[in-house]
Parts: sequence; structure tokens; C-alpha cells
Amino acid sequence: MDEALGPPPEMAEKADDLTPMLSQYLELCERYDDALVLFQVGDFYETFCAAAETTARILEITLTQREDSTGTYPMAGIPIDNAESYIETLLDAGYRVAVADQVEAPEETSGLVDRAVTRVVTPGTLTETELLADGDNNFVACLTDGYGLAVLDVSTGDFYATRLDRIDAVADELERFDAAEAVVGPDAPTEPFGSNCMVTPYERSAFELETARKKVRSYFGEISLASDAEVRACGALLAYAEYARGARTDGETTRLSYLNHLTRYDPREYMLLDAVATRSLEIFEPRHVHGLEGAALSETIDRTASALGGRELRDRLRRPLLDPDRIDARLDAVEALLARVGERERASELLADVYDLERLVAGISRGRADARDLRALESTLSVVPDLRACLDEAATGSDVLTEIADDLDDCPDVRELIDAAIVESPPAEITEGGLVREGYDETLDSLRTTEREGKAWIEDLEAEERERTGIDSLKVGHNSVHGYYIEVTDPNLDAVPGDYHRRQTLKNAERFYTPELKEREDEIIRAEGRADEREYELFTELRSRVAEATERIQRTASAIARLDALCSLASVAAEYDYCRPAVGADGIDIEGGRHPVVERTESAFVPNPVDLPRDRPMAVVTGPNMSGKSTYMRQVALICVLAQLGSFVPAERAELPVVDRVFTRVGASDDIAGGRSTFMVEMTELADILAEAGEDSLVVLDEVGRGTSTRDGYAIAQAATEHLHDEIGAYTLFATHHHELTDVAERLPRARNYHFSAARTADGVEFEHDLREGPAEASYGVEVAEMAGVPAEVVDRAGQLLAAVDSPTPTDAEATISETASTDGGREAILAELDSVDLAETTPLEALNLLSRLKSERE
Ligand SMILES: Nc1ncnc2c1ncn2[C@@H]1O[C@H](COP(=O)(O)OP(=O)(O)OP(=O)(O)O)[C@@H](O)[C@H]1O
Repeated sequence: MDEALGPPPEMAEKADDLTPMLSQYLELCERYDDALVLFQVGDFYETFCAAAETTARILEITLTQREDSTGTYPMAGIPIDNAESYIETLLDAGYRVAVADQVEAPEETSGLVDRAVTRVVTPGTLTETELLADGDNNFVACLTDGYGLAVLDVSTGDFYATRLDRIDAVADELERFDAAEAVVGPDAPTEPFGSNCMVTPYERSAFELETARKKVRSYFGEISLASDAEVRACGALLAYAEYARGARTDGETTRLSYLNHLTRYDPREYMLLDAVATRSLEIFEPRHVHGLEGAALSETIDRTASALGGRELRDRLRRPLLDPDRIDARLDAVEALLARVGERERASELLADVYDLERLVAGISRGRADARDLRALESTLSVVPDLRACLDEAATGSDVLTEIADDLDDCPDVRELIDAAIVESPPAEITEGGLVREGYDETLDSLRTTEREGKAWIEDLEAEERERTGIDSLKVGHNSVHGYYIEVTDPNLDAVPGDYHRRQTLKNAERFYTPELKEREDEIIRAEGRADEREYELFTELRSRVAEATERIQRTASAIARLDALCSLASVAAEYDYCRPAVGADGIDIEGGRHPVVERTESAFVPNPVDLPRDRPMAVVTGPNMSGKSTYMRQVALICVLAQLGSFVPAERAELPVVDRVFTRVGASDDIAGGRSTFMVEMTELADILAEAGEDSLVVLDEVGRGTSTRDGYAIAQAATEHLHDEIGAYTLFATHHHELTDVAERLPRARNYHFSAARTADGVEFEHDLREGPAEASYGVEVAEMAGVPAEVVDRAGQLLAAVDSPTPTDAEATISETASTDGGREAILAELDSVDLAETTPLEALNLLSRLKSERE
């Protein structure tokens, strides 16, 4: 147990004697015992005891002390004004943070200021925009036994639910959503969570079926969820999200009223890209190779102008479709936008002015938005009519675009409300006035008039008093401590009238007030204070009215997101000359295919074809190191992913099947943390593929059996190839350095050999990167070693050894055999006999007997 969490024992043992403030702290620590409690004291959030020591260390802040009658306690505090960055560091260090704010103003109470936890910040429930990545979701997942899975982005309201029957599938889904946190019930398994997912055990009662059902119903009415496991996951997740919102003091519930859409899905509706494939195809994260970082697919195809569009595109990448009609509908939209260059460019320009509507509206609904947020909402909505106009031009022929145009609602009533109430550039603070337009509210206007008139009266005062007193140097001024004053320099003090009261003495002057000035001043202060309060009142009222339009704004946000994602796909297709794929074909048939990421960095990228018809779905790819095998195989997988998410693809022509799942076994990645060797990882991945691939899957194997002896490696590679060929029939690309495997491919009727060529040149070896039929002839491993900087003497020695293997100088014994063989013709006989042996049908004992017989015949 982390000592920084829970009630500090040194306070707990003196609980009855603590000062009221510290006993309030103790109580909150008891209630929020899985979080670090940040406790507001004036302008700071303080922590005490072990929590103070921990925060001081993590945040590199000073550890001080607080004394009270019961003792001295370590204390560390952070300024409230920039608390968010400190909170982020605490989250990164693996903590949840409960923020306890003063919920009543100190001047309104004679005793202890009341404090309450107003939010619990956890990695999965962040809503603070400064802590969130713009173009990406931040998900919290919830898992029950029987594998009900719910996934929610609290900052946007995106909410999904599904049920899975295998724990592996749970891990795949969690990886798909890249959940930052997983809330688990008492019986849920704990193994599927990756290392960057915080696991949060949560109250058993929230997972009880009836409680959960009630909670789900309170948000979504009679929604049909396929299983009790899902109901429990959704209900518990909603309860947890409410808990993270903290307590409310205004009597409202902690409901997240902007959550009004739950998407129930079946993972089988989408192409499955498991964790291994997502990583090895570098869909979202580039891999670091020798410290060099390339680009990920997501970045390469992202030309979205708004955060909404960025998230939508990533979501599509996460879940490529399986339904050819839906894929085609998206492709129609991309095609329509591609054809309408002017409208598309105009739309992208407009989209660049769009704020993050989803997060804005979620903030408004949670009561956390300020006046600037409302203005941002208004300005975003004001773009919508122009966007719709662009679409009206471009939408012809695309149902998807027509639907988007229909969903784009600029909510004129909401815009009017905001525009009428809020000034154009309001301040960030909502309690200090200056937000509300003149003419919006009579009470406010009259308070402002009083304030203005009072100030005008004071402005005139200086001239009036100079005239009345005859003191030309008399000044009227204001300071924050003493308020308004009349200042008279020492030489003129004789001329000061009797109604002047001394306020302050300076070095060479005295400051005075008059009863009238005091009265005016009080009036101004009263009017100012009441005006600020009135503004706050008007603002929160307006915010609640805007919140009533949440669903309409969310629909518009979703339409904008879809439009932005489609515009991005069209722009990339135009810029990089992608073609529209035909999806739903019987086999993979690509002409001039390219790797979408590598082609951007490789100026002379060589396009290559793919020909894997349904009845010959296997290709064994050989070729020297560095010739382009891995790039080629990944490019095939990426083209399939792109096509199924509804994107054009980097090729001259592409006919593609609907691939249900992409499997990869690529490269050697150690899993030292997981305690598995390179070979073990490799074999686990191979086992998954062989167990789960079907004939509609695409399997990319980049060398199998590399992590063990050549003999074992080859045996495994051959057996796997045969199994994939005979039993599974998946679209398979198998790159290998085991040249013997090309013989196997030759023998298998539904497989074909391909190779990448290279040419020896004076400087070493030149890779041509073009794919040809048939097996490769040479490896050029030694040349590549030389290019990589292996020392010359090692390269030379390797060259000699290679030459010896290629044209062996016979040893004495071999020379004798070969002589005998050539004289008596026995060599041919032995070779003929060897050729006739079917190794697959030969037991080790038979092989040994054969060898012994042949040997004795030679002697
Ligand atoms: N079609 C292509 N056109 C131009 N350059 C390419 C092409 N394919 C690959 N390359 C370049 O060649 C380099 C090597 O490619 P890749 O890693 O695919 O080779 P490989 O055959 O898989 O090598 P190894 O067997 O050593 O794993 C890449 O870094 C890439 O920049």
C-alpha cells in the first residue's frame, strides 16, 4: 500500500483533537483513499504527511510544515493557478488525484470554510483540455467477468459497449481503443491490460446487475444491450465517471448529461487489427529503429484541419469496415470530394476555424465552460452554413455527404442566445464581470449605470474641488487598499476645507475623503459587486440553456468530424496520386502498389504489383537483405487497411477482397519485461496466427524461426507454410531467407515464389526493389554487412568462407568418393536412390538404415 494514499496515520490517531481544517483533510483522505487529495487552502492546493513527501519529491516542490495544537505535519503545496501541469505530472507518476476545493467563500462563513472534492482526475477520465491530445481520444474502459466491455471518452462523450467471449479478444479491443485506464469489477480478469493502462478496482455494488441496469436506463432509456455483462460494464463505468466528477454542492446530480449516445458494436463488424499487427504495421506509432523514428500511417494520411476530424480519422483507422457497401459509400464520398477541388479546399479552410465542438459541449454540459468557450461555440457554429454550402455543391452522387449535409445544424437559436448575451472577447474569469453585453439584462444595465455615473462623478470631482478649495495641485486618485482619496500636498494643507477627513499620510502630502466621496465609493463598490454576481448568474443561466442543445450540437460535431476526415482522405489521394480500390473482389490484385509511408521518404520508390487470387493466395518472397521484402509485405497489408477504412490507396489499380483480420509476425522484438525470449515471442505470435487465421485473413510473415537454430527454424517455417496452405488458405505473404522454402512453394499448388532482385556492382550491391516471379538466387548478406560498416577483415573472411561453401574444394575423403563414383558410376546410383526417397514418409530409423546401407555400399 502506498503511504501517500489514504488517511495519514499520524493524523488519524489524533483525529478527535485535530483543528477543524485538518480533520476535514483527514476525512477527505478517508473517503478518497485511492487518490492523492489536493486540499485547497487559499491560493494553494496542499498535501500533508506522507502525501506531502511524495508530492514534494515528484513535483520537485518545497516540503514545509504545518503546526497545530496536536503536532507538526509535513506539508507541500502547489499554486492553484497552474495546478493542471502539476496534476499531469502526478498522473504520469501513476496517481489518481482528488481535488478538494473550497466550496464557499471565506468571507461568507464565520467558521471553517467548507471543502469538497470537485473532481477526481484519473488518466482515463481527464477532461481538462490542456491535459488532452487534440486529435486523439482518451478512453477509460470497464471490464466485467463474462467479458462485458464498455469504453468511454469522458471529454467527448464517445461511448461504446461490446461483449467478448475470449480474453485475447478483450486484449485486442483494449489495444484498439488504447484505453488509458480500465475500471474493473471484483471478478474481472486483470491480465489483458497493457503497461500503460492504469487498472482501477471499483466498488462491487456498481457492478451489480440491477444497479447497473438502472444507471444505464437513467442515461439511455430502454436501450438494448446484448448481454448482462455489457449492462454491468456500462452501468459501472457510468457510476465511475460520475464519481470522477466529484461532489456537487448546488444540489444538482453529478449526471453527465451530455452522454446520450451509446454505440453497441460487435467486433466482428470491423477488420480486426490486433495489438501485434497495429504495432508492426506502425498504424498509430512509428517504431524506433536504431534510434531513428519514421512516421506512422495515421500521421501520413492525416490532413484533417480540426481536432474533431483528427479523432474521427483515427477511429476509422482503428476500425476498418467489413461491409463492402459501407466501404463503397465512403469511397463515393472521397471520390466526390476529390473531383470538387475548389469546394474541398474551401471546406478545409473553414474546418481550420472549427473549435473542438465535442469537448466544448461536454464542458458546457458539465458546467465547466467559461464565456470564451461559449464564444468559441458560437464562432464554430457560424461556420456551419458555409460548410453546408460547400457540401451542397460537392455532395452529388454521395449518400454519405448528403447525410453529413443534413446533419449540419448551425443551431441559429443557440448562436443568437450567445451572441446577444456575451461580449465579443470576454475574459477567462467568469466571476469578475465583463462578460455580458449591454442591453441584455435590465438589472445589470442599471447596476452598470450606477457604477458608471459614480465613476463619472468622481472624475469630475478633481476639477470641482480645485475650484472650491483654490488648490491647483489637488488630485483625486484611487488605490486598492484605501480606495478613492483627495490628495493635497503639505504646503496647501491650510486650504483644506472642514469636511475633509484624513485617510492616509504620505511623505509630502496628505490624503483625504469627504462623506460624499465615501458614499459614492460605497455605491460604486456595491454596484460593481452586484453587477459581477448578476453577470455570473446570467452566464450560468445561459450556459444551462445552451446545454439543452447538447444533442443537436453533438450531431453537428459528428458531421463536421466525418466531413473533415473525408476531406483529409481526398486531399491525400489527390496529392499522392492514390486510386480508388474495388473492394469485395475475389483475391488481391494490385498494380503499381506503393508503401504509403516509405514512398514519402524514398524519392525513387519502386511500385510493385500483387497477384494473389483466391485460388492461389500464398506468396513466398525471397531476396537479399535490404531488397524491400518487409516494405512490400507491409504495403500490401496497409493498402488493405486503407481501402477498408474507406480511403483511396497508393497504387495504380487495386482490386481487393474484404479482409477480416490482418495478422503479422514481423521482426524480432524482445519482450524482456514480459519475461519472454525473442524466440518465445515469435512462436507465441505464430501460434495465434495458426489458431485464428481464416481464409479471409491476411497473414504477413516476415521470417519465421529466426530465433532458433537454422535447422529447427527451417523445419518450423516449412511446417507453418504447409499448414497455412493446406488447412487455412489465408492470403499469405511469407518473406524468408530459408531458400529451401522456395522449393516447398514450388511444390504447393496454391503458392508461388517471388523475389526481389539486386545487382552486384563495383561498390557492392545495388537493390532494384522490384518484385519478380521465381525464387531469389543470392543473398548478398556479406555485401550488406560491408555496407553496414562491419570491419573489412571480417567481411573478407566471410567472403572467403562463402566462396568455399559455394565451390567446395573436396576433402581427401570426398575426393576419393567422387573418384570412385565417377569411375564406377555408383555416384549416379546413390543420387538416384536419394532422389527417390520421400522424406515426409521416412522415419528417422529408416533414414539411418538407408544412410548406413549407402555408406557400406560405397566401401
Ligand atoms: N519499393 C521500394 N522502392 C524504393 N526503396 C525501397 C523499396 N522497398 C524498400 N525500399 C528501401 O529499402 C530499405 C530496405 O527495405 P526492407 O527493410 O523492406 O528490406 P528487406 O528485404 O525486408 O530486408 P531484410 O531482409 O534485411 O529484413 C528500406 O529502408 C526502404 O527505404
